[in-house]
Amino acid sequence: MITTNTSSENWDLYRKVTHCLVGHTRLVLSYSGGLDSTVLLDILTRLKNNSDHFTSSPFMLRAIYVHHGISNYSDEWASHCFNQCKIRGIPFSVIHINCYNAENKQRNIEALARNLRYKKLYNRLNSKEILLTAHHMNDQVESLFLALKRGSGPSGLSGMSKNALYANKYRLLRPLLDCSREQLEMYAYKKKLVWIEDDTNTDTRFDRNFLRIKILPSIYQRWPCFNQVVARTAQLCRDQENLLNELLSESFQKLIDESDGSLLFIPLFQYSIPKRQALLRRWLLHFSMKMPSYQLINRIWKEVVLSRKDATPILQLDKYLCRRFREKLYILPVNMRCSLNRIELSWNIIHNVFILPYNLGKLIYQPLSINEHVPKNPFDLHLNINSSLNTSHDVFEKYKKVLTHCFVRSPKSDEKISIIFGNIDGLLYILGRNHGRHLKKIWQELGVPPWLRSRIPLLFYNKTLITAIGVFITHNGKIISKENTLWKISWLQDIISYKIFKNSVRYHLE
Ligand SMILES: Nc1ncnc2c1ncn2[C@@H]1O[C@H](COP(=O)(O)OP(=O)(O)OP(=O)(O)O)[C@@H](O)[C@H]1O
Repeated sequence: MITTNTSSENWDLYRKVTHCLVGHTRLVLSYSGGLDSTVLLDILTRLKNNSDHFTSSPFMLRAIYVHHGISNYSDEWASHCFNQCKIRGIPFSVIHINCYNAENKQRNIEALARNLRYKKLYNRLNSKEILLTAHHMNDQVESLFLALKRGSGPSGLSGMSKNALYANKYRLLRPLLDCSREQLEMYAYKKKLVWIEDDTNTDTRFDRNFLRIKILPSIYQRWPCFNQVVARTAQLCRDQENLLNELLSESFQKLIDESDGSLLFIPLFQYSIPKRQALLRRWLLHFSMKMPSYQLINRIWKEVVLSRKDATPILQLDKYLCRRFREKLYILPVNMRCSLNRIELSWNIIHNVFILPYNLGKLIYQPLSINEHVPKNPFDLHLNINSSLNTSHDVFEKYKKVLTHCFVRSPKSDEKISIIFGNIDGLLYILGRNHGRHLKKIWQELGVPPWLRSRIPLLFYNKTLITAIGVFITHNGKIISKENTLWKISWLQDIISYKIFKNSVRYHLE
């Protein structure tokens, strides 16, 4: 039993971990085999085996090691972790990730490994499972120093949270966050635990190692309680941030358009500079971006919002773009920087499904009898369907899958079907409007942002434009009641900005 030989320090650790776990019964430990996560593995195993003593309900525990493929020792570490779990009877698995594919060559490998690790770990969680890491108080101190260096302000100084929710669905607990590294070392020595030392931990070229090895020891020597004080400061900053979130929430909700994540910036001109900055920062965090620096917030304001009225400003933020269209700001994936080249593809209607290029999703046509299905509205849209199919931990995840439908006349037997992307010449006559217009003018009238214009599939029957799928239908595409059938065309797409579809529905009904 734990009770007979447990020192008061270890009791403190058990108590803190138990306290953090309340209400959670399916635990997945992110286990690196290092000292911290070995201590957590050991504590969790003990709590699990004595759950009647420590916790109100027994819990399930498994561990995952992430093989980054960076160190030459990764295989040995994986088998070490396997053995440690086996000794304790804890189910164990390994996730392999590849940080060295071509796309990633230029980027900070440490940060990349970390992002990929969390993404893969979250993807492996079953429903109700939560992730645990072994971050402790000294890690928190290092994080705060790094936030100071980045200049990310009070939100950065809030550090890591003991209980966090990512992308609104993944729970991450850090049960050791209130425990010092010293406490964990004492536990490990007393329990004669076996762990591995990461060879890169001594490399002071990495900022975190530099702080841990060169800077913080002298601080701890002079002020032994320094890490506790820093942890308290982080908590105070977090409280302030939460309060600010509460106070700004109403203003923020008025600015953000949840359907595409865009931000109305006109009202920001009336606010004080700190309020404006706080709202812009919240907007970026809405996309789960890393804490933005003040400098970045200022650049968005100066280079995007305040750029000339006729300019099309683009600011690249790592993998994303910040763009302005009319009175709104948008965050977009970086591949939306340029428009697509004009292409023309034929659709053999033996196949109901047509896979679109450039990851634009797929089209599906379905012939319907006009008697059984006369749509009141030739458009129909379903936002966010299939979000469960998309398990990637992507900032655009919640905007990813959209299904739009439109209803047009069926093609005649001598009409070939094709899909064209890009601009087309000549005047177009579309339903809901009397006069002919050029395509560019229609995009403008419908408020379709420039970066989407070349990404909307145009359906042609021979040389005749029938519909810009999901956006408008031409007079040539109108359902003719004397025909027996019509076509329902559905577009399952990944595009993030579909405000246009709402506009087009309204437009058509006028
Ligand atoms: N290879 C790994 N496999 C599984 N879990 C890991 C791995 N590396 C680290 N972890 C988990 O992450 C925690 C933090 O580890 P570490 O401080 O080395 O990571 P980091 O890359 O600096 O990331 P962070 O910014 O989250 O601290 C560990 O206690 C452990 O729970």
